[in-house]
Amino acid sequence: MTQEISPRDRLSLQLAEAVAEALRVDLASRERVLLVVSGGSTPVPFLRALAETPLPWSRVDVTLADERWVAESDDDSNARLIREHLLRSQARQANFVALTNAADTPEEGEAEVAGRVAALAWPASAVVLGMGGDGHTASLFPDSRELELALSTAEPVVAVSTPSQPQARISLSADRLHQSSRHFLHITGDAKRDVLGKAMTGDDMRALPIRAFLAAPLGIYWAP
Ligand SMILES: O=C(O)[C@H](O)[C@@H](O)[C@H](O)[C@H](O)COP(=O)(O)O
Repeated sequence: MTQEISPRDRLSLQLAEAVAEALRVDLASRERVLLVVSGGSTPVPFLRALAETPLPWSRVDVTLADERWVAESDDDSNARLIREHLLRSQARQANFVALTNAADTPEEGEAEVAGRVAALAWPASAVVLGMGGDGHTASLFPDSRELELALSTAEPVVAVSTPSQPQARISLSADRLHQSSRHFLHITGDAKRDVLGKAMTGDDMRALPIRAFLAAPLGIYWAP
């Protein structure tokens, strides 16, 4: 009797297959490739499935769409999430580039992080976005004072402060997140499905920042 796999776990396996194929295709013609992933809780089964995929991972750069400005030892660190769930098994040789440094604030650390991000193998082979219930993606939050900047700047990263979030954050800008051959959105549950549906029926990116990624091909990976 084969054990039933949940729709969300099946979705994670399918997304891992799609991302692995994107990397495989680009690795056939490029020495190095780049994968940009999101933090939060949704990606964990996807990251763990991707980590089991045989690839020349030493030729793969991995970075984050955004990060909380906390130590990697902090439970809220997205870098900690990547190190725990992706940089293991087959993918342990991947080159992970974090978005924080020793600066006290993302504003102080922004320039150094920007240089590190800009030096990666752009355009990315894949950007995997998540989405919050407020329609944010990466750290492009509707209530962030820096949202307009993050949606318009050509700079690779933006330090953001958001009343709705407990920590200061740094985010790849919308412009930089657009610099990818493929984009995926990984969300689950009816509430996020409804937010995405609302985002698709309007164009005000400040209200629902995910809208910044609905004008180009987007692989939507959703499960109930
Ligand atoms: O740092 C983060 O929190 C993520 O990058 C963020 O953009 C995430 O994708 C959404 O907040 C959804 O998070 P969940 O998957 O936990 O709902």
